[in-house]
Amino acid sequence: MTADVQTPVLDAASVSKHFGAVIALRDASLRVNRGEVVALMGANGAGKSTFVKILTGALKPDGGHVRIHGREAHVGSPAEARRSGLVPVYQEPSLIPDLTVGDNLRLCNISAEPFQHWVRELGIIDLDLGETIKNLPLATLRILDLARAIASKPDVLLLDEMTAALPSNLVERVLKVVRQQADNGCAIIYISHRFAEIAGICDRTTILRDGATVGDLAIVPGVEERAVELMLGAAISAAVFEARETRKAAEDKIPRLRVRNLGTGARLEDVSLDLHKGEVLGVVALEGQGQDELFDALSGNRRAAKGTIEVDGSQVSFHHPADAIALGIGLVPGDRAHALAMSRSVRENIAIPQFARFRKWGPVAMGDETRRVGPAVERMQIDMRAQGEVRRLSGGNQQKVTIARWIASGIETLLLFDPSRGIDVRTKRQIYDLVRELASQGTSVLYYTSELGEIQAACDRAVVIFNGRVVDIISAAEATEANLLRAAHGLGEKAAVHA
Ligand SMILES: Nc1ncnc2c1ncn2[C@@H]1O[C@H](COP(=O)(O)OP(=O)(O)OP(=O)(O)O)[C@@H](O)[C@H]1O
Repeated sequence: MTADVQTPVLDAASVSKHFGAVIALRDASLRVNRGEVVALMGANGAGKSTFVKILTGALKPDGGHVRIHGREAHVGSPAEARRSGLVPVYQEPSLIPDLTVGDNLRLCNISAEPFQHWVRELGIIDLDLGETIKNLPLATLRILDLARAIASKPDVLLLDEMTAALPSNLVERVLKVVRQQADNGCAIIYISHRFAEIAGICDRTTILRDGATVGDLAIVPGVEERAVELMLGAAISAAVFEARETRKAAEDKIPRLRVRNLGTGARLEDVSLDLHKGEVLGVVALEGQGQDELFDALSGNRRAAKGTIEVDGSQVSFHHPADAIALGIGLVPGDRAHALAMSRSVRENIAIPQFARFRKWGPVAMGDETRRVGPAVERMQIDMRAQGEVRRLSGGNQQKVTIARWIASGIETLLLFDPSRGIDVRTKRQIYDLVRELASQGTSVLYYTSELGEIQAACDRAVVIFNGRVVDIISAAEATEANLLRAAHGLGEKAAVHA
């Protein structure tokens, strides 16, 4: 897989960037050759996205050099970057929500034919170019962004957390296509927190810590521990690999949440499940099997067309998310852009649901708010250097805010939709520990994840949904990736199951 000695397609050295008092990059360097996939790794807030934005002209650096094909380059704008062959796919979709897919293509001069070819190659077969972007799920938008980037025939493709919002079947397709692109001569910079993917398709990894490049390693067996050591510093990394103790949640007669034959009319056909007090119930499904609709219905974001929801034995119906919140049910959605007030502070964002929840019972004392927000920030180790506005936080830190919000409000039922999306290895471990701790204190957690390995790390058991129905229930002990994948493809033994 390794490329010959040659002039790198892209060679960036000593790049620096600050935002006011925040130093995002101090001394970042990176080079990539034709035909190479280089993983850019680093903990949340290390500066990866800032680096990619500088390389693709979306941000201006304070210092450093960038050479493209050996020549000094000043990439002044995204359009200039594209002309030089550098094409990014950023963490958040960059399609205009109110326009159709076709209109978005026309805006950036991409022909429909190669785009549609790549959309199909990437695993989406039924895309309608007339569909409005805002009606499409996040996973589809990320695939469209990637297909658009590949269709423009880049020399360097920069992928920021490309697979983070994708279910496992689409991840497989993306990895295959990305590796093929490299084998055909494209140079690829691949930002990810997922070691398995990096081991599968990358040749090298460049590691950033606190805004500086601290290592460049070939991807060989056993490199993972060294990479974590470089990312986090030797002392912290040891804790990341500790196995968790499995605890069994008590199964009470009246579950915290009882769902029977729930359907929304679109994708979610007929789901029944019980979520007990102190239980972490995983949800596993391939793309578009009804999991988005299930979480929407349980959080009051979507009306159910059929079936029932009971909370602590009483039947409920949700007309608005506030109805669910008032009953102690909080959602961490997959798309954090929808969950956060981007121009508000971290503190305000964390305090928002408390006001929504307690408003009915009277005013909230500000002292109470401060007392709850502080520990939640600390518990999630949120990087508060850029606390003025949430939009200024790194992607991983934004995700932590969406979780911290519910910790602060002491919610009884937590609906987590892919909570570790874009989260670094240390924080992932913190999330699993946190989920276990909340469960041991009686919180019930419904946990959808696109990373199948997380089921054993965090859950007591998992329901597998296929074609809008529960097709299997698998205990944590049995929930190997192979078993989960088999069931998620509808290859389990049970046809329809009540969890
Ligand atoms: N526009 C901005 N204003 C102020 N600070 C910013 C801005 N953009 C980024 N930062 C800060 O720069 C640092 C690096 O952020 P960056 O998004 O590059 O990290 P990252 O490595 O991509 O993290 P993650 O894995 O969480 O996405 C963080 O402390 C972040 O809060």
